[in-house]
Amino acid sequence: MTSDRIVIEGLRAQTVIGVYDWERCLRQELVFDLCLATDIRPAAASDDIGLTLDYKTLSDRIIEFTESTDHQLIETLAEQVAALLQTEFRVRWLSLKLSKPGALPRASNVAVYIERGDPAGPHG
Ligand SMILES: Nc1nc2c(c(=O)[nH]1)N=C([C@H](O)[C@@H](O)CO)CN2
Repeated sequence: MTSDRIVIEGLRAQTVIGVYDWERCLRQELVFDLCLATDIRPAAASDDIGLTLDYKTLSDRIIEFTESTDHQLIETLAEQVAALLQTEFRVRWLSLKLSKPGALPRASNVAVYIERGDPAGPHG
């Protein structure tokens, strides 16, 4: 086990999200901050993108998925994206912060923050 992480900050996507009627007919910006456990040593030793989490492929997939969804709560989307990362990319542990910066006029941001998976798993 290592404490290695790949970090993606400020990943933006636009989608339909919200509980109010006026939110059902427009797209709003969401922002992802991700921290993904992975052992970077095999990739570092070989300089091979195939032996690490490709943050470009992963980011493109998150944006594609998010922009295809239509939920009321940011909680729902956060759980779905975390599950996608665990199943499609075999991420054994992750933290995910999903922000909806336009949600509250008197706040600069609102967000949910979750951690999923096993930080002490065998392949991290
Ligand atoms: N815990 C949550 N509270 C609220 C959410 C949410 O997704 N999770 N959403 C809203 C509205 O959609 C809000 O973003 C509109 O400004 C309210 N509370």
